[in-house]
Amino acid sequence: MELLRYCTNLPKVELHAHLNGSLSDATVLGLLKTRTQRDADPSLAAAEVTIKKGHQRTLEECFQVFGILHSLTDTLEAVQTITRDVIREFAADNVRYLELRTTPKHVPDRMTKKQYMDAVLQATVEAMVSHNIRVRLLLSIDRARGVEDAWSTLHLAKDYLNHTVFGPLVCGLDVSGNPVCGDLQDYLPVLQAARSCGLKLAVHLAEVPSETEALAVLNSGLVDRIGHGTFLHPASGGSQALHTLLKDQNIPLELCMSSNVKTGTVKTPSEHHLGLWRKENHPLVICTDDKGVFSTSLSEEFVLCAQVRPIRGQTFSFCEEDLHSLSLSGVEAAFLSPTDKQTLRREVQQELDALKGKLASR
Ligand SMILES: CNc1ncnc2c1ncn2[C@@H]1O[C@H](COP(=O)(O)O)[C@@H](O)[C@H]1O
Ligand SMILES: [Zn+2]
Repeated sequence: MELLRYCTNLPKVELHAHLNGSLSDATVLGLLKTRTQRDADPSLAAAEVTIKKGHQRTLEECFQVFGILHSLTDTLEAVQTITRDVIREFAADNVRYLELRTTPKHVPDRMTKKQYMDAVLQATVEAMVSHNIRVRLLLSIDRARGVEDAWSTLHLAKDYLNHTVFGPLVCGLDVSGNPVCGDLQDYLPVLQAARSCGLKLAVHLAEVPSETEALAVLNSGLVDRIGHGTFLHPASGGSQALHTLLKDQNIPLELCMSSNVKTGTVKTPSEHHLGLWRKENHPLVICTDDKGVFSTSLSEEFVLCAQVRPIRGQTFSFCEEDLHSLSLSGVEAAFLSPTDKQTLRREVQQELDALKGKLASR
């Protein structure tokens, strides 16, 4: 069986996907159409938001693209549409469990942060009824927006915990945003408060070199999962101290190969830190980050990782069993209760068993 088809058929778990970065071309075109009817703004019609295969766009340029996408999703109707579309697309890629993250937005005269999140959550409930997928939400703190904004996002997340319908869907907080803006150390009190009320924490860390900040965050002992962690391993620009802290706490890494290679923080797939951590059997999960902006899918990320040519003693070369364990490591790192995790593990394992042996003719 051809590798992409095999990876598409695998039941998968996606733990690192930003809602507005995950919009497909079809969704963006639909939004542009609505917007052109409303505003007749030709500059938006020319906006190219995806980075096709082989192309690059610096992180800085990516953040300009997020600005364009946000200007297209500034109504509650658009927010519901994108949530439904993104969940449907992940389900079509055989993602069985999705943790979607998004930054609650206040748009003057249009929506409050609560209305934005209500729209995302309502659309999520509806999409789960229509598709074979479980979804949980992380509220994102944008490190470029300051600590006040982060506190208000935490309060919003806390309020949801008592909500009968939406409460069970909100599982934690994400910290993301332009990594050269702000200092994560300033956000530690917010993260401490989040942990005390039972919210899980996924933090973008060392997406660019940032030793002091990464040391402080890892020393806090607050982080449940790390996004990217590109400059943590001593062989990829990190340090022994960072390595020790990560290993001691056994914190799973959310790895997003296309995102890192296309933004140039990692030069080539062969040099990706995935190989270094895999060699040490460190828990890791393959993720898309922004499947729309980086024109990828979780299945394509699996293929990319499986096809990497190893260098510097790194361990890539995935066999069928390795691909299965990638799906299962997603289950283990999920922010689910032990009972829900057990159910998901059983379901994913059953599907994997049914697929066994089919890669033989690859
Ligand atoms: C490429 N690497 C990245 N590094 C850091 N933050 C990123 C990111 N990719 C996306 N985001 C964060 O997610 C937001 C878009 O989705 P939402 O509006 O929240 O749904 C971006 O504005 C940024 O804050
Ligand atoms: Zn991310």
